[in-house]
Amino acid sequence: MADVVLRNLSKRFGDTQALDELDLFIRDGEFVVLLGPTGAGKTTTLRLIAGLERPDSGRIEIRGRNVAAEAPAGRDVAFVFQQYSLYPHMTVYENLAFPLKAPVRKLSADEIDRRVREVARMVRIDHKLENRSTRLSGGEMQRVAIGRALVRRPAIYLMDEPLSSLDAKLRAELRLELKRIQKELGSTLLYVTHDQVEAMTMADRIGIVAEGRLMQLGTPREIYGNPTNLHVAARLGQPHINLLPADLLPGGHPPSGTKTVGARTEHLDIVVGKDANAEVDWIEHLGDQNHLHIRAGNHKLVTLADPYLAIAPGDRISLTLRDPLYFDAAGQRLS
Ligand SMILES: Nc1ncnc2c1ncn2[C@@H]1O[C@H](COP(=O)(O)OP(=O)(O)OP(=O)(O)O)[C@@H](O)[C@H]1O
Repeated sequence: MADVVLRNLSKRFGDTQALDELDLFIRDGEFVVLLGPTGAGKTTTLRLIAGLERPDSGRIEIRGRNVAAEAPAGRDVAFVFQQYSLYPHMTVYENLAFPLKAPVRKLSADEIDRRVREVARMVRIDHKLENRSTRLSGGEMQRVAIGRALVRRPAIYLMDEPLSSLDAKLRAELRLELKRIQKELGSTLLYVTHDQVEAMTMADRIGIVAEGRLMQLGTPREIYGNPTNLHVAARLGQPHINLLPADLLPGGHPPSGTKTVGARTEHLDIVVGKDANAEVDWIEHLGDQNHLHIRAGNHKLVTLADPYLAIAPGDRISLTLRDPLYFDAAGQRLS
């Protein structure tokens, strides 16, 4: 495992500037998740590190050495794609063993067997080692794909939405397992996802990418609680952060220059029926919690509410801010 550093990395495809001087520092043993809208440059970042694309400029340092001009095989990375990409004619065992059989690795048959069985146990596929890979469910195939990367001990694992093709339950299970395995092995891992729950729960640090640049890199708590701009604030939080004009609701202390107030559920106090300044439009029942859709003046807000809160569509409520986030006209965060 190793530190991986990207410096001023740029890549253009025709008219599209996919990466624009992107900088990123992944520490040895760290799990970094890249989060960003579609087309932001996340997959391109992984492909450049893997050597599947060449950068136009910039450095890719693995263990302190610039590998930007090297062939993929020389880089010591393992890549897991969104779709399984297993060898269909091989069994699970053979798929897992394949990356270890390259002559340059010089591993004995016993060592290969030991590693395959160990990883198969980790990804919970050890009961299907003799099955053909086409005779597996989608979740099992993806476990094998992840296992096939894990049998090696590369400098860094690169994973591009490896869980996105799975159903919600399996995704939640594998999310936990992958995090556990990464901790156990002390692996360095760069992981791309659209799923903010995956990002929040698995990452040591989250990198928010937009328009080919890294906007902010920080722990999930920092990115959620202390976003540097509106774009970052809008990437995390369910329901989405409410973006409101500075003078819409009482209770805040907007610093001078405030254009927009960012209010998440924890920034909104609701009192039913007293000094009303807003109205409940409708309520989405999610089981363990409710989404309240609220109208205040000409603005719509969404916030979470306790399912036991006695409230109904049409109720008038008082809505007050509590320590929200403030942004200037350019979308930059004000303290
Ligand atoms: N081989 C290519 N040829 C042309 N354009 C490309 C190529 N690969 C990527 N792009 C463009 O570069 C930009 C960044 O793409 P990239 O796949 O890195 O985004 P992403 O953040 O991974 O998006 P998504 O979340 O949709 O996977 C996009 O505008 C994309 O259309």
